[in-house]
Amino acid sequence: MDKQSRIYIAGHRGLVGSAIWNSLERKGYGHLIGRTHAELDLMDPAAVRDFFDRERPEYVFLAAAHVGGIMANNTYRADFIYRNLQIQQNVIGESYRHGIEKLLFLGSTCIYPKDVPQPMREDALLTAPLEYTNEPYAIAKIAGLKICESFNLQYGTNYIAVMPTNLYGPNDNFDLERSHVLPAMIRKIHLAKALHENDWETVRSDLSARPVENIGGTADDDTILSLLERYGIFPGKVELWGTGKPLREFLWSEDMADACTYVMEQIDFADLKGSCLETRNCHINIGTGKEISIGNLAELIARIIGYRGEIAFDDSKPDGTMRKLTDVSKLHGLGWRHTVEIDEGIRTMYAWYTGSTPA
Ligand SMILES: NC(=O)C1=CN([C@@H]2O[C@H](COP(=O)(O)OP(=O)(O)OC[C@H]3O[C@@H](n4cnc5c(N)ncnc54)[C@H](OP(=O)(O)O)[C@@H]3O)[C@@H](O)[C@H]2O)C=CC1
Ligand SMILES: C[C@H]1O[C@H](OP(=O)(O)OP(=O)(O)OC[C@H]2O[C@@H](n3cnc4c(=O)[nH]c(N)nc43)[C@H](O)[C@@H]2O)[C@@H](O)[C@@H](O)C1=O
Repeated sequence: MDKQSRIYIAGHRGLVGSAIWNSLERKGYGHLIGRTHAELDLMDPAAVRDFFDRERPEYVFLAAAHVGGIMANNTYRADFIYRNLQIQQNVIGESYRHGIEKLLFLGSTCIYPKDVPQPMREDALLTAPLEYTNEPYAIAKIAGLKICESFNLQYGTNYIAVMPTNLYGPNDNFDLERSHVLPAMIRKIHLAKALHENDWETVRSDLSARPVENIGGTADDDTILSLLERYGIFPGKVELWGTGKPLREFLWSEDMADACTYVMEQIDFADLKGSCLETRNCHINIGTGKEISIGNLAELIARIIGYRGEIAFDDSKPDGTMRKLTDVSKLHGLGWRHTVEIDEGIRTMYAWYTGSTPA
């Protein structure tokens, strides 16, 4: 990529897309292209074709997707497979039709089987059944990485598929039901603490910024209390999902963006082709190689927020996969490593969430 290349970041307002945009801007790339969901629905093939015809991007970061945590994946199963297949199909198809220079596709480490040797190596793909809570989403992501690999092998394109671990950072989704665990825990613990301290100003300002079930900060106390109770948030008690025993790995979104720009700038499919043909896997894992239990994550977040109330787990909610640790040796071999550790990331994220630092 040179500094005047036309670079399209699909999903540039999302968690990862916004971090990629900022990272490219900081590096001096001057011709970034973004469209919000309202401006361009990537599900619409004619609109995507028209957009590519007009903007003629040379490089594409495909960070737009239908995304959510365990409950969203498990509940809205049709949306997760159908929308993701359609978005990928449209964006990768038009990228090919326009002969773009290079594309980066973002998958997820949920592509690996549920019971796979840990840490999960790239060649563990398709060796056993998937975790059922996110199977539809994982199948769409597997299709995405195989579309990239297949176009590269048949048509000589330069499409790289990266598989990130669980991500978190500014512009994350803090929905109490549909989000991923880390932003969900930050918000739930923040609210349980505020309720415990009778700090209604904090509770109301949280709901004004992010209404829940259309209930904002102007609702009366009883309405707010019964609303939050439905999500396991009580004065001085928070009820989280599952057993607290699953292990997860978390990567700061700005590290993820840095890895994406690194791969786009430094790695070509030609560099991966040899090992790819040998192992039949061309994608690259992106993670830290470090894990923490959900129970310990809750305690860490509580410590950072200064919450001293009760933390309980509701085992009627799904745990999902019990362990999902990324083997990052391929990534390290390519010359990239993460820089932000989990405690620093949570501190920065909480400061961002409460508005004490700018995004
Ligand atoms: N967050 C995580 O922990 C992980 C994410 N990933 C992957 O990383 C990528 C980025 O995820 P993340 O940044 O977290 O997700 P976000 O939900 O934060 O961002 C996704 C973006 O895509 C946009 N989008 C969704 N559907 C459409 C559509 N039909 N047309 C146009 N835009 C659309 C969204 O807009 P809007 O919100 O307006 O719909 C949003 O801006 C995804 O491929 C995801 O699967 C992989 C592993 C972990
Ligand atoms: C990125 C990744 O994200 C998803 O997989 P996941 O890692 O299972 O998702 P998660 O972040 O929602 O949960 C992680 C763990 O945390 C527990 N947990 C506790 N309390 C809350 C809670 O309050 N909210 C949520 N969401 N989880 C909670 C929860 O029960 C689970 O054990 C898929 O989209 C998958 O496809 C994917 O790619």
